[in-house]
Formats: sequence, C-alpha cells, structure tokens
Amino acid sequence: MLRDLTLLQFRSHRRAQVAFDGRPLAIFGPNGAGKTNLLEAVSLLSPGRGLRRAQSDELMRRAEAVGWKLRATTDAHEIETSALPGEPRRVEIDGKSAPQIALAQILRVLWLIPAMDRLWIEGAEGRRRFLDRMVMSFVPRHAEVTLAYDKAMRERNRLLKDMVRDPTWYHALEVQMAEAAGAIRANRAEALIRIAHAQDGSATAFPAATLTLENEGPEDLAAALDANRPRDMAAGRTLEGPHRADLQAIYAEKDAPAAQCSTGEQKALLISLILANARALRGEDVVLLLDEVAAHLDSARRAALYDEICALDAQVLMTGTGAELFDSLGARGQYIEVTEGPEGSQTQETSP
Ligand SMILES: Nc1ncnc2c1ncn2[C@@H]1O[C@H](COP(=O)(O)OP(=O)(O)OP(=O)(O)O)[C@@H](O)[C@H]1O
Repeated sequence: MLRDLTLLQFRSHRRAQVAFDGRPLAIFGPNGAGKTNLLEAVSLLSPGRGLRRAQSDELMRRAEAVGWKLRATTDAHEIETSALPGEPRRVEIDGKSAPQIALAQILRVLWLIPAMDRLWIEGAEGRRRFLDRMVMSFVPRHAEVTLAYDKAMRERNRLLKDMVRDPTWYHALEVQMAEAAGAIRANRAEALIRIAHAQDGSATAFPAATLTLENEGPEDLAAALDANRPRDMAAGRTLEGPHRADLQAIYAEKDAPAAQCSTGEQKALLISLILANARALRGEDVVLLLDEVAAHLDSARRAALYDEICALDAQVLMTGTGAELFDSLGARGQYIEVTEGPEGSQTQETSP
C-alpha cells in the first residue's frame, strides 16, 4: 500500500504531502485547484508518462522551473522519481537508481480520467493504450516486450522509408518483431481472460463488457512481414502486427457495441472494466485513480460505486469538485481539500 507521498515543485504544488490511511481518498476542491495534479503524481509511480502523457518539463512548477520531485513510501519500498529541466525522469527505489520499468513490480496503478470518456468512439490508439495498461498490470514484463517490438518496428520502418530492398537488412528485425508479437498476443489474451473471469458472477451495479481484440495481425508475423515488404515499402510503414490491434467492447446485457451506447453507459462500461481489473489483481498492491468519476453518475450509481470501492482490495483515490459528491461515502473515506493559494495549490485533510 502507498503510505505517504510528497510532491516538490510538481505542477501547481510547491510542496504537498499526503499521508494515506488506507480508506478511499476523496480529493475535492474547485476547478483548477490542483486535484488531478495529485492523481498525476501518483500515476508517475508507474512506468511511462503518467495519466496526462506529459513531457517531463511540463511537470515542473512554472514559477520556479527548477525541476520536480516525488517521494513515496509503500509498505515495502521508498520510491523517488524526479527530473531536472531538459532531462529525462529518473527513478530511485530504496535509494538505488532503477529503470522506470522496475516501478511496475511495486504498485499496479490503474486510472480512469475524463479524457477517456470518448475512448470507444475515437481512434484505436487510445483503446490499445488502455488495453496495454491493463495487460501491464497483470504482466509487468509486457512493457518491455512492447518497447522491444516498437523499437524493431521503428528500425524496419526506417529501412522501408529509405527504400532499402536487400532482405538481409530486414531479416533479424522481422524475427525480433515476430517474437515480441507472440508475447504481446499471449499477454493480451491472458488479460482479457482475467478481466472476463473477474466480471463473471460478480455482484456489481455496473454493466458487464465483453471485450474482443480485432486486427491483431497474422499468427506467423515473420512470414507475413517477409512476404509483404513491397506493400509496406509503398506505404512507408509496417501495416500489420500487434501495433494495429483494436479493442472492442460489447455492452453485454444489451448486446450493443460500446460505441453505440449512451455517454453514461459508455462511462459505466469503463468503470465496470477498471473495477474488474482491480478485482482481478487481488493480492497485488493496486492503486486506482478515478478522476471526476462521480460527475456523470446519478446518486444511486454513485452510492453503488462507493460501496464497490470499499469492498475492493485496492487503494482508491478519487477527485470531485465538491465534498457533497462524496456524501454517500461518508466516514468510510479519507478527505483532502485542495484550494488555490498565493503560493500555488494548498492541501488540507478534512473530515466528512
Ligand atoms: N507546470 C505547471 N506549473 C504550475 N501550475 C500548473 C502547471 N501545470 C498545470 N498547472 C496548473 O494546475 C491547475 C490545474 O490543476 P488540476 O488539473 O489538478 O486541476 P483540478 O483541480 O483537477 O481541476 P478540475 O476540477 O477543473 O479538473 C491549473 O491552474 C494549471 O494552470
């Protein structure tokens, strides 16, 4: 469990400290106060660019622009991650420099943010990212395999753009891509099975989603890449493989594709999936970040969400503009009010 987090020169926070007591944490305050910035800080305790996919320099407080730092304590580890201006972010675990990917072994950080409300109707890339984050929560090594695939594909794309025709240049790269693709396919399949199991028979107020993967690419990717080089050369890039896969969801009860569901139904599907993801990770150190999750829900659904959150074996952080949004959570939650002060965001623990 995440016990403690300190933000230094991070976005609107000059210095902020949060001590988690294990109850779901409700963060409330007016628009622009710095609530999402707190969730973003927690999201950076996992590999990658966090929930806004920001560049490192965007994270440092503009007033001083001296870099940023986050310090966190879990039950078992001390994590520090920081960056100086113009430099990539660094990670230290228990005082020793570590690769970002090592963070995936400590906390499984999952999130739902308002930008994902359009996930089912926008392009496949966002859905693929959503899928791969779920997969990474089950198989932390998935991040490495995906990176290896992307790196080999970028090199192959460069050869294609340069109109290199000699097959010997391609062979090793295509074999690497095919090997990584096999692992990506297997990891994704495992994740979908685990999500389906977590939804089966669970008493939830949120609709079950049947997930399928489309356009995964051929089983024998090495042979397909070898055969389709002229086509890819004409396009200037690789046209098949796991980087083109698309995640689709069916609102099971209505047998309707997610993209044809109402805005509220689409949101409910996402909540259902993220709760299933957290349930499927029982036993791991799971942190669930729900940004403005209560806003679209009627009061009955909101109460149901809080009941489910309290029953989860996961640490949950939520934001909302007003404390009244968390009325039905009551004393089961921990509360932090965020306001905008002359020195940037101010955080203060309050009671319900
Ligand atoms: N690098 C930065 N330096 C200083 N302030 C920043 C930086 N990046 C963002 N901010 C400020 O942080 C605030 C936004 O914070 P955040 O997104 O956490 O708000 P919020 O409380 O979640 O608001 P809302 O309820 O509108 O979603 C804005 O005032 C923005 O100007």
